[in-house]
Amino acid sequence: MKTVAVGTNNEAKIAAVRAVLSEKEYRIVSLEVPSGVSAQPLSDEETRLGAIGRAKRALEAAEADIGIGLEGGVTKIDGQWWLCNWGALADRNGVVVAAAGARLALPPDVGTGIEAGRELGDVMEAYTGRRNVRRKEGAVGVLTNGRVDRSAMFSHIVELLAGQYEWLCQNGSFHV
Ligand SMILES: O=P(O)(O)OP(=O)(O)OP(=O)(O)OC[C@H]1O[C@@H](n2cnc3c(O)ncnc32)[C@H](O)[C@@H]1O
Repeated sequence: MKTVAVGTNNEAKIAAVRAVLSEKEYRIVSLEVPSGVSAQPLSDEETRLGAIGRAKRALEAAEADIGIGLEGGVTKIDGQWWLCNWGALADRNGVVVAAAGARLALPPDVGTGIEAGRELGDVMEAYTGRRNVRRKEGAVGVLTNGRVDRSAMFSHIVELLAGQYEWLCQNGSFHV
């Protein structure tokens, strides 16, 4: 049985991996690892790098067969802040795949908090009056009126990673 290490202790991210990868096939462990980027990634590029950093560090730290990193960030498009989400999967042969998930426009008040240097999780707590948004529904859950929570959003990314990885294992690999 292969061991999959998820580089976080955030329940919403761990639940996303558990929803996609069967525990009959994989032993899933989680551990907090540094992303190697800032606590609040401020671009798609930085968020993607954070996901890759977490995947590689989780792989190494847990001596796993596969490492998965999931990273939330924000990115500015045409002067407006958007939520962005990335994931990466790394294996012991040096294969790395990455995928992006949902992007959503953030309300102007939330963008103002980001501009002031605050982390999105803290801004969302103040904005909603709810606690632990980052570990529960996420900004995506709040802004989609509960239709797509953070775990469901990340599970789509994990499906993209697992599917790409399977395809590459069958058809030859390339690196991101
Ligand atoms: O425990 P880890 O895995 O670090 O999870 P995190 O939610 O704290 O950290 P991320 O690196 O995924 O996100 C970077 C920052 O952006 C915030 N963030 C990202 N996506 C979010 C979302 O959908 N809802 C609330 N906060 C979010 C998060 O709280 C962090 O402050």
